Amino acid sequence: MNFSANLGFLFTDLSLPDGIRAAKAAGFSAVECHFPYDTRPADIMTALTETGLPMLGLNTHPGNRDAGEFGLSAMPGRGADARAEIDRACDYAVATGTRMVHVMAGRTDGGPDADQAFVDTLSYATERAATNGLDILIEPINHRDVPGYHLSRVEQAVDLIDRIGAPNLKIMFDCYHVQIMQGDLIQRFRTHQHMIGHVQIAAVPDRGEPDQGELSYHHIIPALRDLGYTAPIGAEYKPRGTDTDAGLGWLSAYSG
Ligand SMILES: O=C(O)C(=O)[C@@H](O)CO
Ligand SMILES: [Mg+2]
Repeated sequence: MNFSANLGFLFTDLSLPDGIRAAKAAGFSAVECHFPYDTRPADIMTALTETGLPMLGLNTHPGNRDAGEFGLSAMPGRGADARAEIDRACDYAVATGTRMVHVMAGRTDGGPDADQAFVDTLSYATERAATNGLDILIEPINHRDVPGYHLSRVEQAVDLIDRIGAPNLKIMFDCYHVQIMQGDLIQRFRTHQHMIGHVQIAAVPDRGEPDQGELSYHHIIPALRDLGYTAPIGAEYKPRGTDTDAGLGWLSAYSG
């Protein structure tokens, strides 16, 4: 089994380059991150080259989180800021050999102006990313953790992809968010698999290691593999203890 360490939540006591090294030592086959922008791309590249791990994905900058922003792309009137962040994310992805950029929607009133803003920004993002051979991801995020997040349901992402019609626009299928908002994970994955670019996991409801709670990953992960999904699965959980390594017992259960 192939897993990617999400360095937005794992090994956060380390710098990103050292997090990459720790992920390698722990047995992950890839890494992904949230917001790497304070780290020089060259330092990321050094650690990736040294470990041989690929960086799978990164997020556009969320904006001013102190002011409640969690992405800008669906916010009416913020198109120029959103496009600048997409440019920055694509440049960073190119500099680090990263293939997927998650374009964060942000919180909106869910109205037609926000829908139109998101479509316009995603059209820009897919064209911009295509010039570098990158994929754009959009992620349904649950409303308990992020009230008002513009994109919260898988079928809403499917509609956007149909509407925009860009082959490099795909869904980040985060089992944690999908379970909280909708459930029926395996059937939903099967129905939309051709549009899914990346999968992430965490326990529900505590978002801890994927070995407790209401989702049985020992059933879900083999089911995804049986459906032909062979890419690394993103371990995007918040360790229950302070030490990421101490909680990695779940990973060894999948080895061999
Ligand atoms: O919150 C999530 O889930 C993510 O995947 C992040 O990329 C958003 O920060
Ligand atoms: Mg996620």
